[in-house]
Amino acid sequence: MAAAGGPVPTCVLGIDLGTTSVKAALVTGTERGLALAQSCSRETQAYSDSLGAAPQGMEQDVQKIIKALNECLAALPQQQLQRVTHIGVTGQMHGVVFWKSDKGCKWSESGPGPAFEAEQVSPLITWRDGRCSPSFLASLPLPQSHVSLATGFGCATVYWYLKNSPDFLKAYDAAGTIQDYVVAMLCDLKKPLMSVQNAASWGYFNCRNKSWNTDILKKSGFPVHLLPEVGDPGSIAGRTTCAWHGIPKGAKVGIALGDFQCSVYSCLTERTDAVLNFSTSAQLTISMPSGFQPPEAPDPSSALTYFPYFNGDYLAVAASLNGGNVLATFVGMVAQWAQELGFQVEESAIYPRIIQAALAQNPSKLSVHPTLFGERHLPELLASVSGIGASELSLGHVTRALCCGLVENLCSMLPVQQLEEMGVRRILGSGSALARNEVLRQEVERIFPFPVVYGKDVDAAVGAAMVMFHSK
Ligand SMILES: Nc1ncnc2c1ncn2[C@@H]1O[C@H](COP(=O)(O)OP(=O)(O)O)[C@@H](O)[C@H]1O
Ligand SMILES: O=C(CO)[C@@H](O)[C@H](O)[C@H](O)[C@H](O)COP(=O)(O)O
Repeated sequence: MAAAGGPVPTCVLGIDLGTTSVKAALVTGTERGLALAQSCSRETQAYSDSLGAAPQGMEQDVQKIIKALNECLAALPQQQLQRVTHIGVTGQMHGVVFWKSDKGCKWSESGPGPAFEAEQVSPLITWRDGRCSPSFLASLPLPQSHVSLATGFGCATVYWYLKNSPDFLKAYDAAGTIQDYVVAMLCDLKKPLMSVQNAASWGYFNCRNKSWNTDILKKSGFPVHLLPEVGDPGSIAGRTTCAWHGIPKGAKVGIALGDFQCSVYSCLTERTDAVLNFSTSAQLTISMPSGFQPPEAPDPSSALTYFPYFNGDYLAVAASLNGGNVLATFVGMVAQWAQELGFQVEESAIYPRIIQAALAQNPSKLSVHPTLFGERHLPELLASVSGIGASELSLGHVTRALCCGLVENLCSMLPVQQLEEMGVRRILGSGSALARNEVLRQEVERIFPFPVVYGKDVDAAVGAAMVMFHSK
């Protein structure tokens, strides 16, 4: 990783507030470029009941996310945290958390120094939330955005509350993604700041003029006062207003970024690279030529979307709602069946066993179409299994077929032939679900006719840190 010219920060903390886990990475600037000095990840176990929107709701407890963040930082070496000059923050896009601007958190002395806990914040309504039905979305004003509106997008969720629980919104005067919330707490921002990357993921945002569809939103009674200010990715949001886990007061904090853009940034070096990220979700993405502008009106039936990257560039993204979350659901199902049969098996013990079992099986006729959660362009198409032969029903056969299906599903959204036509010559793999699953990696290498290079499992956090080394 080569640092840009000019005075560079010495040590940068990168944070990724993911859907399943929080990752933290300490990246140092050396004469040979940037190096990952330390990293840590902690599962958040944050899923919470969505009282108002069950069963389609998919909410997370912000207190638990911040607890996992604090545990990650407490596990990093103090002497390195004391050298941190910049903090890069990224996380799960699309979702929305609401808070009271002057009461969003409570600072207190913890072991190595002050830390904050979430206070007077709503749950995080995540990108996986399904409360906005197709008919509800169709009832909303037409956005002026190149990104099709979907359930789980921040603006769609706000409209849902406006219609179903307007008093809920009256309790808050600030909103953002979970990563915008953390930046606002660190810098004590009265008005949250949001990058173009995250604004595009909320809907009703025009990337060309970098502004919200304020007129359209106002006309329909949308609480536009909740919309954050928008800034360029890579810009500085502010400075820490106090020491934090040993990080000196005054550290520069970057505007919060999108997670898959940071995963891409951590490894993309050639325009002929495609990045395949498997985390809770999954994305297959390639960078578009400089100057590319997406079509103004999106095609909702298209599996491909264009997301803002850095410096006005765009990424073409096959963004699947089905990634590691499908494997996690399968593991949960196995644990549930075992329990119904009278056995208590920890899910953490099931992953290595199903992976080992699948490594002993070659691909078979068993075929799994894995879209348990539908896709944004095909919300009604759920999962299915076919080619079931009596001799191919072992845990290994099923796991191998599931991993194969996940990769083939992404390929159906951005086909190999299209990658070849766009000049792709290599696949860069990222995300914990890929890093921790050899069967998934084998299927990637079998299905893609390109060399595959793997990053680490804290790619987005590393990418967020790298951006700070290159920020002005
Ligand atoms: N012990 C494990 N072995 C292999 N894969 C795992 C294990 N635990 C979790 N996973 C996979 O990792 C995925 C989460 O990856 P992660 O990068 O933490 O997600 P995110 O960045 O979205 O928070 C889970 O959805 C699951 O499929
Ligand atoms: O849906 C898209 C893009 O539209 C995804 O890339 C989306 O950004 C990600 O699923 C969310 O940010 C969650 O990411 P992760 O927690 O799965 O890493």
